[in-house]
Amino acid sequence: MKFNFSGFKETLKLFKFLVPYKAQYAVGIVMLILSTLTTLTFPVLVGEMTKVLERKSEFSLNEVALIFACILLAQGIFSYFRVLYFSRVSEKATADIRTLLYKKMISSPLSFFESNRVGDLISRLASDVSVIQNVLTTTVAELFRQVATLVLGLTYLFFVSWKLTVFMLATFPITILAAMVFGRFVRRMARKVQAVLAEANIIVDESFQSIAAVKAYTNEDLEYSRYSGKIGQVVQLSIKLAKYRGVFISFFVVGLFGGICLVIWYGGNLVLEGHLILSNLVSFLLQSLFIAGSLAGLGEIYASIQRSIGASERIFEILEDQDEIQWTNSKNGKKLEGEVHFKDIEFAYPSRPDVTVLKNIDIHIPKGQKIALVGHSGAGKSTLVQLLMRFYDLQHGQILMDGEDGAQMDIRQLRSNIAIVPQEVLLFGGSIRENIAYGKPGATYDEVIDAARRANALEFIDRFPEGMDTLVGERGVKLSGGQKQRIAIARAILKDPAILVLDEATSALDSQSEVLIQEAMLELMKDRTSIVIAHRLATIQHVDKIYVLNHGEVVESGTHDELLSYPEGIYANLVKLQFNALTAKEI
Ligand SMILES: Nc1ncnc2c1ncn2[C@@H]1O[C@H](COP(=O)(O)OP(=O)(O)OP(=O)(O)O)[C@@H](O)[C@H]1O
Repeated sequence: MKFNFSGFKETLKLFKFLVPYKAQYAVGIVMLILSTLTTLTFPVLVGEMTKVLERKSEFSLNEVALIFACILLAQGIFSYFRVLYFSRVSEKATADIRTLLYKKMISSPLSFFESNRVGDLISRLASDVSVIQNVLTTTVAELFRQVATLVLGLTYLFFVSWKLTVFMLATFPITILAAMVFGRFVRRMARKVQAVLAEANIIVDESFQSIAAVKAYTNEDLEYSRYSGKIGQVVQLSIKLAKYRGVFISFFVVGLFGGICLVIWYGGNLVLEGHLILSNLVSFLLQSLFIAGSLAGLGEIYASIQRSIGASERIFEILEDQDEIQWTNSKNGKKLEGEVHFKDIEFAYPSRPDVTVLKNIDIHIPKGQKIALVGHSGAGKSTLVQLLMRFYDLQHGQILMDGEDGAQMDIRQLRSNIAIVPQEVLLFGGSIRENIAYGKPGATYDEVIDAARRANALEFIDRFPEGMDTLVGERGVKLSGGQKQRIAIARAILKDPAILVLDEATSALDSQSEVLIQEAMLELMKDRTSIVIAHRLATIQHVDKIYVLNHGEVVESGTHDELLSYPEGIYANLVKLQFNALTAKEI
């Protein structure tokens, strides 16, 4: 594995998140130093105890035991505060990173969500941040502890017996380094097993998600054999892994204990020849075990830093991306009158820059007028609305609102003046009341009720036993398409915007809810500049002007009657088609 230095620099940048908590971090470091030093005295004390047994010490056994107890107590206290302070710092710093990352993500432009998969973003917030949480405190602390143990411990060993130290260094580190390399190989294999298991889980996920299709095609056997095939692979790989793991563990045990035996053998010889006293041999052995432990620990730290490099690169990639919203700006700025002018617009989506989706668009909507956009699927109707909301930047032209260029406006102020009632209404998990109040956070109960009444939604809300507090969304009651749309209308009424966009549902509703929705929409459109994306032409006969889009261009415009007067026109044809379809259905 090659060490990635530029990535490591990214990881170092993480430490700026520790700055607000530097005092607590410093306390943690001091506690760490103290607890490391006390640990290092253990072998010395055990040696001293042996000396007492050899009757070569100036202390009594009880005195040494008392010092031991005091040191143990101190060690306990230092460790407690070390864990406490480091955890406080790391929890707070990771919470800061997480919230900052979420804030950054949610205020990113829409195009950001098109180029990043939601699952990937969630995993950055959840697992990548957890990976670096370790590095922020534990890894740094451990690195310090292991290096200190290694340096101080070895110095002590040289001091006790340089001959035995050289002998020891020729045995232990080799075993440990070999174990580290082998360990990495085993871990890599274990990851492979995990990956195959994940593939098996994807099969379960996909087949359960589209269970209706599986059943309709009676493909249960096919799915079963796909799943059992993958599970078979998992078993095979796991058994192979177990063999390597077995070899690894026996090698490690034999190597480690073999090393200890060799050191005892050589040390014993030195004692017999009078070059070393027994108590020093005991301290030596214990200290060597600590050193072996810290060598192994360094391997872990290296792996953890490697992991964190990838994670911090993925996090900074987002943190350092461009912001859409300046958070300092107030949300509810100036209220617009509602005049809109799409002026000489040309546009291609950033993900497909060579496909011009809109061109030569010039649409002027005086304040309070209602217009409809008509055209076949893919003509560019929704794109025009997305540009109005400034979800994307224009390549050419301007959208003027009350004569002011939308691109120069504060984006939150601009959006606070527009409401959209989308085709497919998605409700948030929560009560109906919360869902309506989403249009105006902080709205009073009476305001919500009033909006629901004006949206013709109260009649069905009141029929639920819990009324406004009925839970909707994934775990709540399922509302029909028409009911959801009326909630969205109530939400828009509450927002009370100057400009309104209605994206009509493509699927026809039953005639009763159709009437209720039409009424609600008319109520909503009253005194507002409205843009209706029309799919069913019957509903737009009374708008002030209809624009027919074809391949991104306005090809016809006028009132319903004016457009019908061109028998060869696209609009007239569309009306004819829909009329035929309707009559065909009736026949
Ligand atoms: N996010 C996007 N990235 C790239 N291309 C897109 C994106 N959204 C839409 N398009 C393309 O832009 C063109 C216009 O799409 P748009 O959604 O505006 O059409 P529409 O008239 O609203 O269609 P419909 O009536 O089916 O909703 C289509 O060719 C579509 O493939």
